[in-house]
Amino acid sequence: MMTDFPQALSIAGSDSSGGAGMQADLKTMQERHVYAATVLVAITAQNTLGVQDSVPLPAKIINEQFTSIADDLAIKACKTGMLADSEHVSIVVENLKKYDFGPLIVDPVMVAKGGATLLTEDAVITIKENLIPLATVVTPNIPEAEVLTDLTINSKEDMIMAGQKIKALGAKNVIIKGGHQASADTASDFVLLENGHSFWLSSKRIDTIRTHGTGDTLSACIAAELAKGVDVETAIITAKKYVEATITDGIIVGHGHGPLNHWAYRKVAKNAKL
Ligand SMILES: Nc1ncnc2c1ncn2[C@@H]1O[C@H](COP(=O)(O)OP(=O)(O)O)[C@@H](O)[C@H]1O
Ligand SMILES: Cc1ncc(COP(=O)(O)OP(=O)(O)O)c(N)n1
Repeated sequence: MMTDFPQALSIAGSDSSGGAGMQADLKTMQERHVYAATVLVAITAQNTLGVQDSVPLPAKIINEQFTSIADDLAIKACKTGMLADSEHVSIVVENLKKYDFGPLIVDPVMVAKGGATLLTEDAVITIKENLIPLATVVTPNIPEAEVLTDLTINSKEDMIMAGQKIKALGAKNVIIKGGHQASADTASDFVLLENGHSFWLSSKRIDTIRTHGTGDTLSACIAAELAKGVDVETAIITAKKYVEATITDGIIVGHGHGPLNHWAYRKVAKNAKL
């Protein structure tokens, strides 16, 4: 029997260790029963200990990937991850204006968990002025939200202010992810929706360094849910539960910031009969 699957697109960099980047997106979308296509923007030589090297791809092959996908697939939602530099952000922006890939989730990836830079400084302005205004949802972590807003974020009030500033850049919906608030007992994300409604999504903070790829996983799950036609609020709530399960039911891979258990949610869903 042939099955008609919803299709989503990841526009991102490759993480050779398979924990973050495009590989996390592919695993997440597959687990959410969404067919995943990819536009590869950059390649990193990376493991759980750090990023050893990285190289952005030539414009020609990036443009060709977009055209190949647009000519054949029926993408219903897409997300961006590592975009490397200002030139590559612009290439992606031009293609997103040219083709309709449905709702766009922008994960403004800047620095990997190990501290390596994945976006040049000059690209921040291009993201703010040209990419964020196209976004259905923007998902910065706290350090990324600080760079995007020029605010220092030390409290929940600061997260709320940052969310409002990023929405003012033209994003429809914003999530300020709270994973980097290491001193808190909970991992609390601030969500600000298009209609002005806002709320906190909190889960127990798991004491682990095996959180490589949490941000990619959250944004990929939102994109997958939107590709199925789920509304934005429900997609965000599902994504938070999905990420929580991947950290809670962890796996041991590598010697540093280890990756997530992308299939952990199967157990949660089975127990809750979801
Ligand atoms: N130690 C943790 N325990 C539970 N949830 C976490 C933990 N670290 C991050 N999260 C959750 O994972 C998601 C990604 O968060 P964050 O780490 O802030 O982003 P990024 O991976 O982009 O740096 C958020 O929903 C956050 O609340
Ligand atoms: C190729 C690539 N893209 C993105 C990241 C960062 O992903 P993120 O989900 O923010 O995960 P952390 O590594 O910060 O947990 C990456 N490392 N590599």
